[in-house]
Amino acid sequence: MPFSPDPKEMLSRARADLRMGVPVVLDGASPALLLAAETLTPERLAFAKTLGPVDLALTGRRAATLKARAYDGDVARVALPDDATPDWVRGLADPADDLRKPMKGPFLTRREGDATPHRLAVALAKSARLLPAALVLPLKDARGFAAQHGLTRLETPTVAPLLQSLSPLSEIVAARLPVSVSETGRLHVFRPEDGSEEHYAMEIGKPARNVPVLARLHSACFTGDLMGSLKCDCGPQLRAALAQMGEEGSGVLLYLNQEGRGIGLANKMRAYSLQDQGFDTVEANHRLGFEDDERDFRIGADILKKLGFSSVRLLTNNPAKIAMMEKHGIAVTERVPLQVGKTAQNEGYLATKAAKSGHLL
Ligand SMILES: Nc1nc2c(ncn2[C@@H]2O[C@H](COP(=O)(O)OP(=O)(O)OP(=O)(O)O)[C@@H](O)[C@H]2O)c(=O)[nH]1
Ligand SMILES: [Zn+2]
Repeated sequence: MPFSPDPKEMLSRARADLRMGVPVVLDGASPALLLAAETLTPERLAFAKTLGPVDLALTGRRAATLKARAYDGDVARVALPDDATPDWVRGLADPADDLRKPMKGPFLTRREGDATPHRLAVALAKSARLLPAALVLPLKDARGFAAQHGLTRLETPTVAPLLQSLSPLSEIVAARLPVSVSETGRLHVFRPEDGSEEHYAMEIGKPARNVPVLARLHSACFTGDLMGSLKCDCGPQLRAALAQMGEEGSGVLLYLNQEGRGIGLANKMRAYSLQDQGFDTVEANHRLGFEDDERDFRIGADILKKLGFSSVRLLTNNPAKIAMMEKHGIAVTERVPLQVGKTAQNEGYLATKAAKSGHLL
């Protein structure tokens, strides 16, 4: 049926639903209904409880902070108490009040049964850039339930690999863009097939394809790139990279919309609140339930290949970026250090990245 949405289109729809608080049906060996914790309403929680036992799926990281047992390692299935309110759910999903209300447990977490829907629920919430937590309740007839309530139905066997794989990117448009560092700039826009964020590539000059190109993979940082935040070094790095490309006469800067190391701006601001409570950048991500770095660097390698580049002189202090480029078919002939933008406010942040994330100083 040419008009019917295919699995990746259903995935895009599911992300939008979860962000709006609309439940999503998962169809597979363990059919289930999913509701994102962040957008849960009292009415939907009350109705969910009438349908059977409800679990709150959390990441293993978040469970560790809450001292809840995660029998499945990367994911924990907390049994929802009968009197659970949206605030209770929110309190488990969101660490904002952890220090003010430290005694949240003890929690009953499930051990028996299939954690597949819970794992997917958390992955979907992450890909919708929400808090990585969701209610999960078993369904008998996924197809019938979805039809009855007008809900998006995802098929587990197709959606799980889709969430893991790199969504194909297409170049939508490119146009001349003279910028302060070079009058011969060209901006390319790439759009992923799965409806997630677009990414951009800025060519400076006319870089040759047969020699290593001076390249920067820059992850979006609204606060640093645009607001002049003193908490990180992103803005100065962005401008220094462009300036160096301008001086050399050629280069390519990828602007990847992976805000907050891939957790989205809202979650990054949650992490900043936690940092104001005394946690460092890595601890804050973990308390929220995220890994240190949720970015997918395959996107950068793919865009470089699409533009015809196969080897780079990479402007970075992050060895993980170099490793990921090499792994995904882009040779890194040289690491070009990018040491700019140190401030009194980001000293601790840079020190944590050096100590915990292997960044080179
Ligand atoms: N989650 C989170 N993200 C942050 C924080 N500070 C900056 N970011 C994001 O981190 C990304 C930049 O990553 P960095 O680790 O600074 O640098 P890098 O790109 O990995 O490495 P370099 O190439 O050396 O700059 C951007 O997406 C920022 O929005 C923070 O405290 N928490
Ligand atoms: Zn930044």
